[in-house]
Amino acid sequence: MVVMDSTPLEEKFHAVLFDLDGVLTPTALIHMRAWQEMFNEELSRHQDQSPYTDDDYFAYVDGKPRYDGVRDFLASRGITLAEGTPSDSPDTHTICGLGNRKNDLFTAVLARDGIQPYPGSRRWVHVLHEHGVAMAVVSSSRNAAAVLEAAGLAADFPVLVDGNRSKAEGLPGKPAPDTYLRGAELLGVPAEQCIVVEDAVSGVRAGAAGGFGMVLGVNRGVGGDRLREAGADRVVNDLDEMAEEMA
Ligand SMILES: O=P(O)(O)OC[C@H]1O[C@@H](O)[C@H](O)[C@@H](O)[C@@H]1O
Repeated sequence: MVVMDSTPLEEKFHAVLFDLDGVLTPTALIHMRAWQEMFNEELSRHQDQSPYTDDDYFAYVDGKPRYDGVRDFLASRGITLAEGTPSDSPDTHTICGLGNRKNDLFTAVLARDGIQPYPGSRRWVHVLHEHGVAMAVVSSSRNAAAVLEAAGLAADFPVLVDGNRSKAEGLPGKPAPDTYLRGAELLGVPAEQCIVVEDAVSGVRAGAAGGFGMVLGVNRGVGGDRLREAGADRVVNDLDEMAEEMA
């Protein structure tokens, strides 16, 4: 017999650890277009390569630290480039140079268009505040602070584990669980009392590997089945569903 647990989520879980791009803000779309432009320019220099697609993004790039995304996608096409260094100029054909080129494209669009949070995500954050649930953002992006600021969410998330912090602290990026575990530690909440919220396969894997109480997948295009296969305990299409449930 299956016994349904009707304990309210806010009683079982004392913290929510949010991914940022694609979870709180639609910045995954800006990342995707910037990656596409950069990779297609690069692929045109190599023979017999079909264009970069959104499927490539979901499989090899989504959720990972910048240079890991470049390296993993190129490896999937059998392309090996020198690593280079983070100071490489954006027109250098190295892993770092290409990552820097993509970053220039991303930051230009963010500066030009700004960003608004997903309304359902903003609503759930508001409801969680009302219930006194602790929150942090755990993002691979080194632009996370700028995105939170542009979206008007910076004050909601004083605890941020971003790509800069993980580099400074030597934490391996998603799909390793370390950045999420660091977020839980900074909030002072045991992993089993935290919910990890993710839209990327690499991020769901990170949550599943970290022994968190719940991994909540948000399907923004990856597909619910893929998120569940990666370890999501539950999948929603929008975080408004969670706001509704807890309101
Ligand atoms: O290049 P950034 O801003 O440091 O971001 C790294 C990655 O951050 C993740 O949050 C995004 O899902 C990826 O698309 C992005 O590539």
